[in-house]
Amino acid sequence: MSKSFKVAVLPGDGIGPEVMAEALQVLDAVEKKYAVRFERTFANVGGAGIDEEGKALPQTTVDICKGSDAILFGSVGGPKWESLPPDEQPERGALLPLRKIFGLYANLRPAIIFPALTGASSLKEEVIAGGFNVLVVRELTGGIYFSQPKGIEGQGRDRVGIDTMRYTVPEIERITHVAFQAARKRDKRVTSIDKANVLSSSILWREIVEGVAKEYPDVKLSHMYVDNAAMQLVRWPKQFDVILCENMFGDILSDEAAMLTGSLGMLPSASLAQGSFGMYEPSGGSAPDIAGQGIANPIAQILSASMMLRYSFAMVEAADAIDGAVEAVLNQGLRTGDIFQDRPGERRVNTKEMGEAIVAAL
Ligand SMILES: NC(=O)C1=CN([C@@H]2O[C@H](COP(=O)(O)OP(=O)(O)OC[C@H]3O[C@@H](n4cnc5c(N)ncnc54)[C@H](O)[C@@H]3O)[C@@H](O)[C@H]2O)C=CC1
Ligand SMILES: CC(C)CC(=O)C(=O)O
Ligand SMILES: [Mg+2]
Repeated sequence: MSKSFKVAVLPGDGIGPEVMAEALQVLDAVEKKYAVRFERTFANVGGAGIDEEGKALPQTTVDICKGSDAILFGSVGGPKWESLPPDEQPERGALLPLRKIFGLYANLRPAIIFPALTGASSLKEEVIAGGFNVLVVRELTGGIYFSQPKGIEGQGRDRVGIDTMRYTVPEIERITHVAFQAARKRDKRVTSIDKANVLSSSILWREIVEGVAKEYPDVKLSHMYVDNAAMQLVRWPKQFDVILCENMFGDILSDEAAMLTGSLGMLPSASLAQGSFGMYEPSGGSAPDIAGQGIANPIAQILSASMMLRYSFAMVEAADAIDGAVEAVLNQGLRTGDIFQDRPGERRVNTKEMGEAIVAAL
């Protein structure tokens, strides 16, 4: 009998539905190649939730996710919904609550440079020669995006905007374990990012990370302030193996790491809870500047689906096959606009053509 997994499909806004369509074609191909079925239930989220059901995160969507083995998420947000009260907007009203409700505290963002794309990286070729492979492990349910107090208080010019950066010992411990366990399967190096020269939450972060590190004597730990890390990432990214950071630092550094690989459209992510449940989404957003044109890069969404197979469904062979198909298509010279350099052998393609080529390679 073939295996079956329930997947909640939340395409969202902007380029979300466009790139999701291609990831779903890839899942179709995986079903044909392997004895597996992905039972997909579509649900509204973000601006689509507001437009269709009056809420960024409708209860029906939460229930569909609760009844699933994993969530495949596109992206949310855009100018259309920016004038709504902050807590009703797609990002604060849907994405952050989803992460909290499902306890998705560990966000893995692998920034890998494909050999065919060294020319598309924002770094000089000599800096990335031989490629690099960095894993950003970002804490996803704590820190300044979630802690209270938060909000805008007062009236007129007396208003104060408040955000709080707060981390508890267990929150730091569990994400540190994720980083060290990941490092054990890689080059056994963790760089913990903080701002311990200024922030109290970072002083605690550094102390707790040091304590957890003692359980992993085979992994080398170093610390780096976030401002220096932002610089070192573009200066010499190969010095990093696993980068461990709190929520906001990881948000910023992972976008930076994405650009080293060629484009934000290349960077997938897995947001994991305890156990096998996870939400899988591109690291980038809804890209309103190119939405509706059919030109977005679907690779981040397709590689996110691959991470879903790897982390939630233990389908390592199928995940490797998807990653291999992406690499093969890049080696053939196919490029969406964001990674197109007009070099010999490159062919500019749209979202659909890129998705079809990856399916064919699979
Ligand atoms: N997980 C999510 O749903 C996220 C949502 N957002 C939201 O998305 C909206 C737009 O935010 P921005 O700051 O513009 O960030 P963005 O990540 O949407 O776009 C930044 C730049 O990267 C490009 N880009 C992103 N993904 C691409 C892809 N697959 N192919 C080709 N190019 C791609 C865009 O065209 C744009 O030039 C906002 O409402 C923001 O809050 C932002 C980040 C994450
Ligand atoms: C709403 C934001 C925190 C989304 C984002 O930028 C991200 O998760 O990378
Ligand atoms: Mg981000």
